[in-house]
Amino acid sequence: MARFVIEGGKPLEGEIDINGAKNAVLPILAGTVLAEGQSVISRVPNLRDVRVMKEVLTLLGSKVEDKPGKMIIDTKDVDSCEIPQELMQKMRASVFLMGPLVARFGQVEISQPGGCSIGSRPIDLHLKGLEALGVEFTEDENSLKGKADELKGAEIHLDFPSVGATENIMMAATKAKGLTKIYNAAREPEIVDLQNFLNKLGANIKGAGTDVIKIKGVEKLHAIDYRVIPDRIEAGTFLIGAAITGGQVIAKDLIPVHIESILAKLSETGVKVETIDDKVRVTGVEDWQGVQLKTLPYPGFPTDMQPQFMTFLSIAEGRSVITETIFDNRLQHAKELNKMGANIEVNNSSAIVNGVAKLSGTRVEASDLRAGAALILAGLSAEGKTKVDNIYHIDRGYENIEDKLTKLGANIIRVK
Ligand SMILES: CC(=O)N[C@H]1[C@@H](OP(=O)(O)OP(=O)(O)OC[C@H]2O[C@@H](n3ccc(=O)[nH]c3=O)[C@H](O)[C@@H]2O)O[C@H](CO)[C@@H](O)[C@@H]1O
Ligand SMILES: C=C(OP(=O)(O)O)C(=O)O
Repeated sequence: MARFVIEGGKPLEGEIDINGAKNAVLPILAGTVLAEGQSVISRVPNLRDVRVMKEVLTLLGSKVEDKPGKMIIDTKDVDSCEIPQELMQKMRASVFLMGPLVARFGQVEISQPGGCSIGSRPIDLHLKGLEALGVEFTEDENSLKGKADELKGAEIHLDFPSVGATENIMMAATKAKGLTKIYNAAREPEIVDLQNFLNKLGANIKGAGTDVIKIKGVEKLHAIDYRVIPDRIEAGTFLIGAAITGGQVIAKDLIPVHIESILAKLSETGVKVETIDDKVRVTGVEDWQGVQLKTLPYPGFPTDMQPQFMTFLSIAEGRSVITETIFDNRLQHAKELNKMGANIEVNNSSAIVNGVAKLSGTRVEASDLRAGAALILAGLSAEGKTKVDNIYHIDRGYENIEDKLTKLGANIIRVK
């Protein structure tokens, strides 16, 4: 299996273009099924998850053509509502097809996506929301079938502002009769992007970005062209790369307001952060301070940046406390960082990070996507050679991360 080998100690210097957001493009690609015809989605990152989404769309009957940074999807001949277990297991985001398929065909068949290494990740809120719109679910050992003769608008109160549940309900409600209101909706930028995409398709949605989203059902949607927002997590990861190596990186073509909570935390540690229009420049400093950090739904600090920030804090001055409130098992990278000389104690959902002077390269294992990114950052700053195993997780969410880092001056190679 492939791994990254990193020779640490090289400061990252230069400019980097940010790709389209994985968490925006996946529901949008699923959402193309809502309308019959050819949609062109641009700023599509070349990620493993995107390639699996292409497989799913093709299997359902879409014609999908890939161009660099673009996907052309013709959904006219979609004639299947069934997503095989194998693809569900390859990618949790297959669950985003539930809303579009019940809206267009009144039926869907998937298997429960199950947990993943960062937590138990049930989909009860998706199912409750879709049931409120009129979908009836039956479940057996291998499959979960949803059926609806007609979808009707409803008032849905989410117990938690789940990103995926908000998105699935929004997509299903686009064609439901009457008005749907989602209370306690997730407010992430990717929800706003989905609203913009769906409204361009002809939907009537207001309120994304606030905690109440209102969807007036429409009869018909039509295929369109759409450009996806930049990936705030990719941007945050590279900017921490600059800070942790004492370099200077400008992330270009992003929406700085999307990463304000990350930039605020970086500034709190003492790192220099500047925002100029659609660019953010981070300049590393010699010593930075430990801080308290708690992951929260947007606009709070994103859980998808917690592992990378833990690496950064592992060599900060003094003690930091990190509390993970979104996922129930997302501190596994602490053990790997400790193998590299960090001093991190994990107690349930909190980690006490006692800053050490430096990390030392060794062999470590990525347990998931962002844990993998955190270990790359650790390798970039460490003394000596770091080998990161299980990098297929990283390929789910970062396009050519080694090439981008190499352009910034890092010494990182992929070894097959
Ligand atoms: C493809 C995508 O967009 N993934 C993002 C999305 O994941 P995802 O949409 O899965 O995240 P959610 O916001 O739904 O999950 C947050 C928490 O709610 C729980 N929950 C969720 C749904 C449900 O029906 N029941 C339930 O209990 C989850 O187990 C988790 O503990 O938002 C997360 C939180 O910002 C990010 O980390 C992921 O990168
Ligand atoms: C947890 C993540 O993604 P997913 O929901 O696709 O697993 C992530 O992007 O960090």
